[in-house]
Amino acid sequence: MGFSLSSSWFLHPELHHVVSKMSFFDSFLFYIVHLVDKLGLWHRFPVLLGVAYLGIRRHLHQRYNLIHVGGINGQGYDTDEFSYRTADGKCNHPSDDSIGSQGTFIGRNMPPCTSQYGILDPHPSVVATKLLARKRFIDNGDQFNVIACSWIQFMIHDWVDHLEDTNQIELEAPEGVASGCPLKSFKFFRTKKVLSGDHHKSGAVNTRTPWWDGSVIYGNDEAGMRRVRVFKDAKLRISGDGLLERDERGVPISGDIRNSWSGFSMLQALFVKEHNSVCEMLKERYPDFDDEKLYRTARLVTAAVIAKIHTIDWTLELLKTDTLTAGMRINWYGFLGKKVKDKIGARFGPILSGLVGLKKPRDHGVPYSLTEEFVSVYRMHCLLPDTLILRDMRPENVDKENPAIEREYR
Ligand code: HEM
Repeated sequence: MGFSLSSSWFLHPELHHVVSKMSFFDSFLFYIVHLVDKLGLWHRFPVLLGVAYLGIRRHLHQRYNLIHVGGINGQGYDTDEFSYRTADGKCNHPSDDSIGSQGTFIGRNMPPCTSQYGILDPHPSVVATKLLARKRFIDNGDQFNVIACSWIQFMIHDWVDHLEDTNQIELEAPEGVASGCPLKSFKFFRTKKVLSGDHHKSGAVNTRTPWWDGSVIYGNDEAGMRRVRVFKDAKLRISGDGLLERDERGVPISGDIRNSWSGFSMLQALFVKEHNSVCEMLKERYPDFDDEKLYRTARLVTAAVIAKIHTIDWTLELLKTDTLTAGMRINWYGFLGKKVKDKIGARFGPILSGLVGLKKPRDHGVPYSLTEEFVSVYRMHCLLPDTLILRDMRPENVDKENPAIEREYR
């Protein structure tokens, strides 16, 4: 259907079949963005042109790069009954109760690789050494410090984790790759292949709820939710020193505690406190709300605060350009801007009033899930510094200019 500029210097051969499926107009748009990408230009565009470029990318992405994996096996339900975040993410999409729940398939933006070398092309050691390895830690703390690194892990643990097989496997790194690394082999659990019952044959499932529902502090299922709740005044468990409570084995008690460390745990404690103070505020205003109603309302508020911080604070720091600032604010408030949205709400659809607060989900004909590619780009382990320095910040000890170092973790 689409028109073709087939020379391979311009278009990688693997992209030909993608373009050939596009409408004439869309393939024209594709060639424009592809040219801009080849020239490395978009971030130098004036803001409006840059926003138009991002808009075209999003249009193509929504039309050609949302690939559902697995069937839709849920049922309809009474949406009025479930106007809150459920423990396992069920009943949060009006057309089907299972969409976005724990244990659903992770989608895709591209079909699985068709190369005869499978995941060995490009070879993982090339990816590890050329793409992912950090040659030198560049401290750009003014823009993007270790708290920002903790934040993105905090978000990942709200959204997505591949279910793993129980057999541990060990990979020995080739000599050239392992030479600079104290570990000569890597042990890990392989992603579990689950039969998908569709033309993909198999896929991976998400052990977390992919909704932006604060499951990182609230848990991903009924048991997780019960573990963190006090069941009085809708509060979540937090210890007297303002940090997370720990169980008898010393393991922190929170919604998701996998790969925990101080930066991540600190954000969990902070948002438990946020939830608890929202509960207090709501209880004062609505004294007849019971524990359950208070909990549900406070969770909606806290999850929305988390989503807002990520969209129009964190992401703007990460991708610090005027075009990104405009793009992310348009996502949230629409072209009409914050003042108009604050006054009249999300009345004029996603472009004018932003994506937040729409009456119906816009999932472009594909049931909502996060995707394999989304997870890959968020494997931002190289944001972690080699050494974490803990300083003594107790008021009586603080040397404000240079607080004493308590411990260093390597
Ligand atoms: C001390 C901190 C961290 C530790 C110990 C840690 C450890 C791990 C481990 C063991 C896995 C699973 C093994 C694997 O699939 O490779 C994993 C997966 C992952 N980590 Fe981290 N990580 C940390 C920080 C971060 C940070 C800062 C990010 C930034 C976004 C991040 C993003 C991810 C992602 C996206 C995955 C894949 C999840 C999936 O399989 O669906 N991690 N991490």
